[in-house]
Amino acid sequence: MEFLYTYETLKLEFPLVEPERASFIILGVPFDGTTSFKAGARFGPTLIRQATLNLESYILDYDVDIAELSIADVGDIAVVAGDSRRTADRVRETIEGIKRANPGALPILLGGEHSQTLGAVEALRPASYVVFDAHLDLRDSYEDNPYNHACVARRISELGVKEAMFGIRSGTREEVEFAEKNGIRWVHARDYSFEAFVDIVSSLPEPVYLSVDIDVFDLSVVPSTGTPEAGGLAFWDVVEAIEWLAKKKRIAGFDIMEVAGERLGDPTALAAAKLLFYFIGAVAKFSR
Ligand SMILES: N=C(N)NCCCCNCCCN
Ligand SMILES: [Mn+2]
Ligand SMILES: [Mn+2]
Repeated sequence: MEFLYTYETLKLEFPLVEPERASFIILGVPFDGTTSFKAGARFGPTLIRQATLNLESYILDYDVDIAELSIADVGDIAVVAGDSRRTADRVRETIEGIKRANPGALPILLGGEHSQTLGAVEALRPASYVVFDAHLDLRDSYEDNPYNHACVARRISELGVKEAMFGIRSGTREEVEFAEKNGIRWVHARDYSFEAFVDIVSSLPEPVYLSVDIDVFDLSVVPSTGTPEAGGLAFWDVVEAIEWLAKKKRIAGFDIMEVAGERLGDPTALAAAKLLFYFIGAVAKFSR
């Protein structure tokens, strides 16, 4: 299956299937044109794929070997340099094409900066958006661009999608007021608990799009990301939430965003690769 805007990249190590037959379809978007502090997320998709080469495909605590699952990788989006909206259009068109060819597939987007999640949500039209992030991402515009990575949750809210955010520890007063006014639930990182997550997400309509901005983890775990913040969540906090979602909600799509880095084996990419394997394994093991 060919798409207008994708090109072949480094592949995952284990056998992959054709996208038409896959349960999970991976797509990278190497775009970091609006990152505001540290660039490098353009290398995220390749760094994450490289980091998977370090990992066992067998997930011990699930007794699931993801090498035995039906996974496709359609490569990376050919980005429009400096244009986050047009690149997100390409993400949208590619995921729409994936769903036309294989309606049952679960698309997984590897970023690249968070602005590109908008393209995936526009394509999949979930009822709810659940995001783990250090940042509210509810700015109406940032650095004169309404499609800046700091605005993605605002644009998604404007689509009428219900939103819930966890691990938050950065934002502006205007963003907090917007969230309050628009019924957007968010939990500060210092108040996060699995119980708080379940309490909020239980009532969200399905299907759910799950987005993980890698900066939700503490900067000691993920130093290579565009806007790192101290005081983040632990890796297993997010895995536990993913397992609950896989058991209780239909998941429309998933992404891991804002992974930057310069070198093979970057800790941020390693954390992202492990999370990718746990997501795929949890859906395979627990989903209804
Ligand atoms: N969603 C995000 N990653 N937001 C980051 C926005 C920019 C925060 N720096 C503001 C610095 C002011 N001195
Ligand atoms: Mn963030
Ligand atoms: Mn974000």
